[in-house]
Amino acid sequence: MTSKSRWKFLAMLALVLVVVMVWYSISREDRYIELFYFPISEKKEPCFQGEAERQAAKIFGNHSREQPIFLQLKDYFWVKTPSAYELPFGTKGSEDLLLRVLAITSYSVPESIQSLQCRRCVVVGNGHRLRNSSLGSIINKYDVVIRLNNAPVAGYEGDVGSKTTIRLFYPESAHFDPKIENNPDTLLVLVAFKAMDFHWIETILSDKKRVRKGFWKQPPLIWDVNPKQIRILNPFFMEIAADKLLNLPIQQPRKIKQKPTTGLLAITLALHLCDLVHIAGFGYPDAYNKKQTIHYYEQITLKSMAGSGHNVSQEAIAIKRMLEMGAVKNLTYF
Ligand SMILES: CC(=O)N[C@H]1[C@H]([C@H](O)[C@H](O)CO)O[C@](OP(=O)(O)OC[C@H]2O[C@@H](n3ccc(N)nc3=O)[C@H](O)[C@@H]2O)(C(=O)O)C[C@@H]1O
Ligand SMILES: CC(=O)N[C@@H]1[C@@H](O)[C@H](O[C@@H]2O[C@H](CO)[C@H](O)[C@H](O)[C@H]2O)[C@@H](CO)O[C@H]1O
Repeated sequence: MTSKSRWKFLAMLALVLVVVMVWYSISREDRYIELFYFPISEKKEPCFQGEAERQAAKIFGNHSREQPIFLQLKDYFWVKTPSAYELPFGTKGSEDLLLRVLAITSYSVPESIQSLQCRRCVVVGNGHRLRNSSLGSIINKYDVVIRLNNAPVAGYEGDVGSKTTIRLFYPESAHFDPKIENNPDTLLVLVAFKAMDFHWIETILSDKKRVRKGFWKQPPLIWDVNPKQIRILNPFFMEIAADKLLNLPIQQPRKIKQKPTTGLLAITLALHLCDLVHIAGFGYPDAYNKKQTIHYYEQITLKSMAGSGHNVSQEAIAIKRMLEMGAVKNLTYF
């Protein structure tokens, strides 16, 4: 081999090596991103007051910060706030039932959150990516830990932590034993999708005759909670999550009911309540991945979500956009 062709051969070899390295790093993209997004575990992330508000204004508009997080009796009893939309995007048509619920529940944001100079929040999605993540102690360090539905903590503390400041739920997603999966001061925030959801919470809290019909899955008939822990989420957040993040029509024909997932709703809420918003446990498998289990706590697949009215690929785009603009940061990979 002449020295010229030897150099050519070496250059080719180097090129092949580079191509292989690039391919390897792309094929292991999840790991790369995981490292990229992982926080420094020992230090608390610096928190800048008003940062999430600035980011939220870019996505949802400035005015959205004026909205109360929880519905208040005075807005329905004295003022009679009109709502343009029906549940789950507004309260139109459900005012009477709502009024009865607001009369027996509170709306305040607890002093422990109000008094914070800077609110560090983490929204814990129910995704399988939390399994074996060892993120528990990191999650517990946030001022506000938001959880969803009946996602358990008991037995999963190492991966998901044990602190729950806020839990969003609806009757069909309420854990049958709320005491074991929450802390005594956890705010249990009802996300109402239909008038019956208000009726359910009223019958539970006032110990009235339970109604079994009108739910797509039997909710608890006995639910051991302190009424002081209950809040009603302002449906405004559902409206803007649908409109600004997913571009969904807010007034839909009765049969097609497309809506954001509770997790996307929780991120929307966090961007309004907090100064710093991190997320963990978000992200679904690809549609062709029919065997991959979706939760960190049970063996079910994407098939279980057929007929749910969610567009998970559209939601992934919305979450990626928020990650890219720095509105939220991810503790797991995405
Ligand atoms: C059968 C069914 O209706 N499943 C729905 C379940 C179910 O009702 C509850 O778990 C209660 O059993 O609830 C949902 O969601 P689910 O309770 O599964 O998860 C809560 C939120 O975590 C995010 N998530 C979850 C799994 C995953 N692999 N990636 C994720 O990003 C999502 O943002 C999700 O919202 C819901 O309320 O949104 C959406 C699901 O469609
Ligand atoms: C009209 C009606 O009740 N539709 C039900 C959907 O609301 C429900 O979706 C579920 O509705 C919930 C609200 O009640 C949440 O949005 C949840 O994310 C979503 O999956 C599916 C579940 O399989 O069953 C249909 O019959």
